[in-house]
Amino acid sequence: MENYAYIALGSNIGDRLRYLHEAVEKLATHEQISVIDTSSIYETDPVGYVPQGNFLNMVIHVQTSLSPFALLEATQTIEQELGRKREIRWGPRTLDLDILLYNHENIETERLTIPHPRMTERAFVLVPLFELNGDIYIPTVQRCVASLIDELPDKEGVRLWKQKNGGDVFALFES
Ligand SMILES: Nc1ncnc2c1ncn2[C@@H]1O[C@H](COP(=O)(O)OP(=O)(O)OP(=O)(O)O)[C@@H](O)[C@H]1O
Ligand SMILES: Nc1nc2c(c(=O)[nH]1)N=C(CO)CN2
Repeated sequence: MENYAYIALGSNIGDRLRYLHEAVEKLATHEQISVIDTSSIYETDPVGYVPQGNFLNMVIHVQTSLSPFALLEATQTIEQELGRKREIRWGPRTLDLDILLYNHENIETERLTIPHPRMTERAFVLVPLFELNGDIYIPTVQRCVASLIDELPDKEGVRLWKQKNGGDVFALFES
């Protein structure tokens, strides 16, 4: 598994923690994906389409032998399996999986853009990503995560919900 990717997870409908947990479990049990780190879980004010419930958000770091497009297929399959319906753009969803970064690649196609085009302005992505590694460099804006986060106006909309304790990926989801 020679490739590294960061994936953002979000949920704001139903049992939000369970959706995140099941998504991480499905990724971790995929033959060609290994979950190597997870951020804490954050409760975040909705951004974009506002009359909707708060999200739980987190970011995970994975190693994979899948190509970027095959990884997108895998994440979309998991979204479907966990009941995702696309109705309103930026609206409520049981589970959203966004591929933030894949190695240091720049990909711009209709189906897939990497780095994720909106990640650099989203506190709900950058705060958990910073927890994993503030030195990550985003080639499209030529900035690292730590410096992007300094200038974010809406960090107070992102609050620690469940702190990561230790290295066990699944300890986060134990009540
Ligand atoms: N890096 C990426 N990660 C996930 N999906 C992507 C990415 N780049 C492009 N896409 C495309 O975006 C399409 C719409 O995704 P989705 O419905 O999850 O958007 P959204 O979550 O409402 O908005 P946003 O993309 O702003 O998070 C997907 O069908 C996918 O093909
Ligand atoms: N707080 C928060 N707001 C959002 C989120 C999200 O994951 N968290 N996802 C969106 C669509 O991708 C739109 N708005």
